[in-house]
Formats: sequence, C-alpha cells, structure tokens
Amino acid sequence: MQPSSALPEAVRALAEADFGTVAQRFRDAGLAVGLPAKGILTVRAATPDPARPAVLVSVGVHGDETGPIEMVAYAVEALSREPRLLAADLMLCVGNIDAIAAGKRFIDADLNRMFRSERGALAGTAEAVRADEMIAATAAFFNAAGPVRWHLDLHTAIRASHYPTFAVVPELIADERRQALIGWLGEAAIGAVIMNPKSAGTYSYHTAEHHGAAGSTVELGRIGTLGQNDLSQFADVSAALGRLLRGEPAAGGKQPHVFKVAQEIIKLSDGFTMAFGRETPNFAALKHGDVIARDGDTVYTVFHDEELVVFPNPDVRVGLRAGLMVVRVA
Ligand SMILES: O=C(O)CCC(=O)N[C@@H](CCC(=O)O)C(=O)O
Ligand SMILES: [Zn+2]
Repeated sequence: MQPSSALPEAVRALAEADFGTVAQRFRDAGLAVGLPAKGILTVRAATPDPARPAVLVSVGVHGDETGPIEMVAYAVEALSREPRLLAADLMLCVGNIDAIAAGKRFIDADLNRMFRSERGALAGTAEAVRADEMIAATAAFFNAAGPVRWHLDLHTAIRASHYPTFAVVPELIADERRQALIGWLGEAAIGAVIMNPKSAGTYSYHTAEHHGAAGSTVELGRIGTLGQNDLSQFADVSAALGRLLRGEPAAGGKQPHVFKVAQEIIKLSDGFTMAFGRETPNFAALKHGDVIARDGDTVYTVFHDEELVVFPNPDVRVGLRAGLMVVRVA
C-alpha cells in the first residue's frame, strides 16, 4: 500500500479498517451500529425490521484487489452523509486487512479458499483465523436478518478478460433470488455471469449455501495499486450498489451473458503445468480435444466443442483450483 498520508481519507480509512467517522454518522442518525470484528461494520435499523433487505458487501478478500476498496470507500462515505436514506441492513467487511497493507493477494494462504469445513493444509494460517472471524460475524448478521439477503463480494481479476467485469454465481441460490441477483448484475453492467455448481471454499458460496444469500463474487476489472485505480470503470456498479442500499428502483440494464462451469481444473501436484501462457486472458477459447493442463498422469482436455478458460493460475497450492473451464449457455 502507498503511504497512508498519500491516500484520500475515505480510502485510507476503509483500507485500514478504520470505521470511526462513518460509524459515528450512522450512530448519530439513530441506527444500530456494530463492530463485531476488526474490519467489519454492521449498520441496522434501530428496531429490527425483517422487511429490510440484508446486504453484505465485502472487499479486499484479496489484498491486491484494490479497485473495489476505493469504490466502496466513496459509496459508504456518501451514504454516511445521508444515513437516513439507508433502506437495508448493511454489513461491510474488509477481508484481508494485513494483505491490503502489504499490497499482496494474501499473507500465508488464500483467504477465499478458507470457507469450507475441511481446511487441510490451510488450517493454521493467518487467513484461517481471519476466515473464522468473518464466518462468525456473517452468521450473526444473517441470523438476525429477514429473508431478503444479498452478498456482493467484490474482487478484481489478475489477468485481462474478454469480459472486463463478470461474476461467479453459486447455482444453488433459489430461482427467484438468483433472478434478482442477475438482474442487479445487469444493472451494474456486469458483462457475464458464470453459474458455479461447486464451492471452491469461497466467501460468496459460503453465504449462499449457509445463509440463503444471493451471493456472488463480482470481478471488477484488474488488480491495481490502492489510490491509483480509474474509478470511472466502477460507475455503473457504484450506482447500482447505491440504489440497492437506498431501496431505490433498479435502473434496468443489459442482461449479462450466462456461462456454466464445464470443469474445474485442480492442481494435483507440483508437477502441474498449464498448456498455455500465464497471460492468457479470461474467457479465451479452447477447442474440443485441446490440452488444458498436465499433472503427472492426468491430462486435462477440452471435451465440449468449445470451452473458455477463466482464472488460469498454476501458482495455487496443491489441492486448490487452478482454473475453471466454462461454456456459454445464454
Ligand atoms: O484472476 C484470478 O485468477 C483470480 C481473481 C479472484 O480472486 N477470483 C475469485 C473467484 C471466486 C469464485 O470463484 O467465486 C477467487 O479466485 O477467489
Ligand atoms: Zn479476488
């Protein structure tokens, strides 16, 4: 992270999980404010109201994915100046605070693989401790919520992408909620959604599976330096988030293209190699029979006429997802 003094105050405060000023503004407006763990702020109606949607917004689950931190910092700063317009119960979570300070994806291990019952070699890492705090705060937030539950886990991708913005949506979200989520993603000008049938231990899959949230990992452009992101690329997402939190009518928008996961590429050993370069963009197309990766005796190949590669990353730990292959369905 660049020296804090060089950052706009709202951005510095969110990146360092310093909620003092915004929390006080919400409190002064008579809202119920909670700080259940470092980097986690909840703002609820003073009298519990199950008719209010419960919206969890998380950023910085990967410390080098800084654009959404900036975007949300300004969105929350603006909302805190007109707190009575907040029409949802809000939980704001800054995920990997130490990794944000270090400007790295993670410190010991990927926080966004910790949301699973068996952590194996990931147990005992700094991120496992942080995930436990997030899991507990998330459960407390949604257990006190009404039935309408959202989780927008805002990330940025490592590589370029055919769709600069896209989202990963757990398939198990109930139909009506999933339609509402995809509608919101369209309003936010998200270009593509990937329907995912299986958890990779991610935060958004966790909230969908365990709390019935319309949860999604939303990829907003590429990784960048905190304070130096081009915020114009987040204008539609920021506006859609503002409307969701203020209970304002949706503004419409183009429906995203829909993909589904065809296969998950798991790194089985240190011998894992991808058949294409590290800079291969997300949604690059491979044809039937093309080799995707090799890992000892295992050869991953394309079995549909065409599959598109997303999140190719040979550097993950053994046992974790090294990429997704997706096919277009709508
Ligand atoms: O660009 C990449 O390779 C990684 C970007 C990123 O962090 N993506 C998330 C997606 C989570 C999901 O599948 O819902 C991740 O890998 O954790
Ligand atoms: Zn990420």
